[in-house]
Amino acid sequence: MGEAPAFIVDNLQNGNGFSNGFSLKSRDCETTTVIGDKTYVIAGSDESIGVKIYDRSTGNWLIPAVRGIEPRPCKGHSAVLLNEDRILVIKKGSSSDDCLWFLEVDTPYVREQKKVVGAEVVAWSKGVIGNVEKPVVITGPSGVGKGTLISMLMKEFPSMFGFSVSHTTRAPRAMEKDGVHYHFTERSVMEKAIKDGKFLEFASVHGNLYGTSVEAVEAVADAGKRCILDIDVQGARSVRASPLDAIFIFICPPSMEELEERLRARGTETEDQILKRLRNAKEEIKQGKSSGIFDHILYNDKLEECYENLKKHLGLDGSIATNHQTSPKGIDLPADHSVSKVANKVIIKCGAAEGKASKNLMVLDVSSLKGGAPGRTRGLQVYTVDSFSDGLNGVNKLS
Ligand SMILES: Nc1ncnc2c1ncn2[C@@H]1O[C@H](COP(=O)(O)OP(=O)(O)OP(=O)(O)O)[C@@H](O)[C@H]1O
Ligand SMILES: Nc1nc2c(ncn2[C@@H]2O[C@H](COP(=O)(O)O)[C@@H](O)[C@H]2O)c(=O)[nH]1
Repeated sequence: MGEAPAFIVDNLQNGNGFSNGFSLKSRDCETTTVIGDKTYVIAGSDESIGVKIYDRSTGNWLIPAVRGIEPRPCKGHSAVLLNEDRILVIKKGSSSDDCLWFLEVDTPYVREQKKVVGAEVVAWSKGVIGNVEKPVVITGPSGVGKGTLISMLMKEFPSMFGFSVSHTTRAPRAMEKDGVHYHFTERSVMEKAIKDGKFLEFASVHGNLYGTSVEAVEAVADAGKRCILDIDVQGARSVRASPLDAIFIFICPPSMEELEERLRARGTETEDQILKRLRNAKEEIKQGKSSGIFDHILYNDKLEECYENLKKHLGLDGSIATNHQTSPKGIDLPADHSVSKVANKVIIKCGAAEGKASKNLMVLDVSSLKGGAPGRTRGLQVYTVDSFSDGLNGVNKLS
């Protein structure tokens, strides 16, 4: 990390607008982080946060495409480089669950997006303190009972699980509500959003487009819940290749005859659609069993038995010590703080500007980061150290 050369700051102060954010004329704060030949300038105003890159090797300014959901504006920020591939951004005076963000500049996801876009890309990912349970991906052929099993889980554990509401171009069924079962979307709108990098995964399934938006997964994480995704095999493959770090479960029918009976009894598809879904089911089951994507394969013959098995694999039957969901905790970070980094620890001194002898210290351990863009960065550990002047007194672990 380092300061931007004076001419960079001059250039910015001359009111160079950011096409990905805002005009710098109204900025409150900017930080510069040097990585190799590039200087990342993150500038915040009371309207937005923008990113601009100065490339010393060419002498050019670059305006990157921005992936992920951007942080809300704040009253200034601090920036610390981590592992050469991401910048930790600490927002000043922000709410406790919204003060830690990562600007990814060279992670595998960003590198892949650079290839897609053919230009410079950066990606935002919000930091979540503590160990939130892994998301759960549930896959299986149409009519096998995925939705039924997920409803049972959500009913028994309403505060533990949150459903990732997918987008689809298919028409709603009679009882389906927009925004609850799916976000029902025009194909052109969805295709544009996919192009803009708003989707974690998407696939063409039974003739329609389906996809999981980054926002859908983040909304569940923000509610402090464990995310459940009901997606097809292609989607599961994409999520497996993403940083989401989920548990993958494939549900098999006891037989093709039983699958057909369930699909017909549900009565939600036309004859043509039923036949199409049954044809696709054979290939999906083959891939589910052989692709190596799935951690567990469950047979949904007797519903109650399958449900008990599912709970067992999610550590919900009391046999595994992960059955208590802990909501991610936040920290109350005052506007007035300074930041430094020692190895895998980021040291945040609160009350630094007041020149008091006695200050509070927060230590942010970033050694076990998981996930990242597109989505949340999990595994942040925070310790507070109360009232120190010469040495460290009481140490409290927050997560
Ligand atoms: N074990 C079971 N035995 C008998 N019927 C079942 C069983 N599990 C689910 N069903 C029934 O099968 C039908 C299909 O189930 P469900 O809608 O949950 O499937 P799905 O896998 O979510 O399908 P889709 O992928 O098309 O959304 C429903 O009518 C449901 O009540
Ligand atoms: N790849 C994705 N597949 C999805 C998503 N949402 C649902 N699905 C799968 O589509 C089929 C059909 O669903 P239906 O509601 O029309 O019966 C089913 O296998 C779902 O799992 C998604 O976001 N991405």
